[in-house]
Amino acid sequence: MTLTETAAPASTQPHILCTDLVRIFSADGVEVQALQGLNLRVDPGEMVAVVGASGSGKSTLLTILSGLDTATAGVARVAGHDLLSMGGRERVAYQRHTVGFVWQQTSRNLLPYLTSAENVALAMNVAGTLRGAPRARRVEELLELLDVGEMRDRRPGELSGGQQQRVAIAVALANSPQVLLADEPTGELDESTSAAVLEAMRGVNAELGVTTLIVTHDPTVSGHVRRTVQIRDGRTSTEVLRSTRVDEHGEEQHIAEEFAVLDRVGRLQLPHDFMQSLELRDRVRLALEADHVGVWPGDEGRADAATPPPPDQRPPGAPAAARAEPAAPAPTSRRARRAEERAAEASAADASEEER
Ligand SMILES: Nc1ncnc2c1ncn2[C@@H]1O[C@H](COP(=O)(O)OP(=O)(O)OP(=O)(O)O)[C@@H](O)[C@H]1O
Repeated sequence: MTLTETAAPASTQPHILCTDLVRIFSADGVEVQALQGLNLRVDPGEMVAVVGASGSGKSTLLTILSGLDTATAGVARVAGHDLLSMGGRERVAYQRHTVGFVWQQTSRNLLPYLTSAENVALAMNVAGTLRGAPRARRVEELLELLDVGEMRDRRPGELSGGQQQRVAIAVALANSPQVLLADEPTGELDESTSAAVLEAMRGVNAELGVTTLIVTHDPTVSGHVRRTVQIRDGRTSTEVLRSTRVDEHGEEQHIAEEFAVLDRVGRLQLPHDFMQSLELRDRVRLALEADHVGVWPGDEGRADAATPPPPDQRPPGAPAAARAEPAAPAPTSRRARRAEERAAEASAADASEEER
C-alpha cells in the first residue's frame, strides 16, 4: 500500500469532544430533547461505535458532528473546530477537508450516473485537492484499499450493496479527513456483508489512522471495534472496552469490560438490567467505601428492601459494573455507622456511670 497521507496529527487533544451537548427540536409547539447533556470523547486514531435504540439520538449526534446541524447548548469540538460557534465559511471548509461521511443510503453517498472512480474524483474536485496524475493515483489507491479497484468503471447501480458502501468509504476519505463519521453504514446490508464493510472500516482506521465514529442500532458492531458507547435517551450511558491479553499459558484472551459513563457533575446511568434485577427506581441508597460506591434499593416501604451491608461483608474491590449482592441489614452509610458507634459509646458511658 502506497498511501502516505496520515490523517491524525500527533496531539493529546481529543479529536471529538462533546460536553453536556443538548439539542432541542421544536415541532408544532412541542419540544423534543433529542440530546440531553451528552458527553463523549474520542481520541485521535480511535475507532468507536455509538450504539442505541431507535430515537435515542444517534442521528442527531452525527448530524451535529458533521456540521449539518447546530446543537442548542453545550460543547462540540471536532479536530479543533468549535461546532457551535463555527461560521459559514469555516463550516464549508470543515465539511470538505476535516470530516468525511458515510450515510446509510447509497443515494446520499454516490451519484448514480458516475462510476466509482468518478465519484471519488468528484469529491476531490469539489474540495480542490490534488489534480491530474496525483489525483488519479489517489483514486486508484483508495479503491484498492477498499478492495473495489476492479469496480472502478462501474456505476453504483452495477455494484452490490457492500461494494457501494466500500466505494462510499473511498469517497469519504478522498480529501484525507482527520475524522470519518458513519451513520448506520451497514443498515441496508445483510449480516455477512455488514461484517465485511465494518472490517473494511477497521482496515482503513488501522492503515490511515483516521479517527472513526460509527453510529448504529446494530449491536454486532461491537465485535469490530475496541470501544462501544451506549446511548440512551440522548445521553451516553455505558461503554464496553475490548482488549486482548495473553494468559499464563501463552493463549490469547479476549476481554470485554463494561463501564458506566460518569459526567462532570457525577451523574451516571445504571444499566437497565441492573435496575430491573434489583428493582431500583425513584431513589437508591448510596454508601461511600474506600475503593467503591455501593448502590442499594431505596424503597423503605418494602419488607424485603435491602440496606448496605457493613464493609467486612461486602465483596472486596467490586469492578466498575459488577453487581454487589446486598447482605445483612446495616446502616446506610459510613456517616450513619459512625453516628451509631458514637451512640453506642455514649450509652456504654452512661451505663458505667450508673454502676458507679
Ligand atoms: N427534526 C426533528 N424535529 C423534531 N424532532 C426530531 C427531529 N429529529 C429528530 N427528532 C427526535 O429526536 C429524537 C432522536 O432522534 P434521532 O433521529 O437522533 O434518533 P436515532 O437514535 O438516530 O433513531 P433511529 O435509529 O430510528 O434513526 C427522536 O425522538 C426524534 O423523534
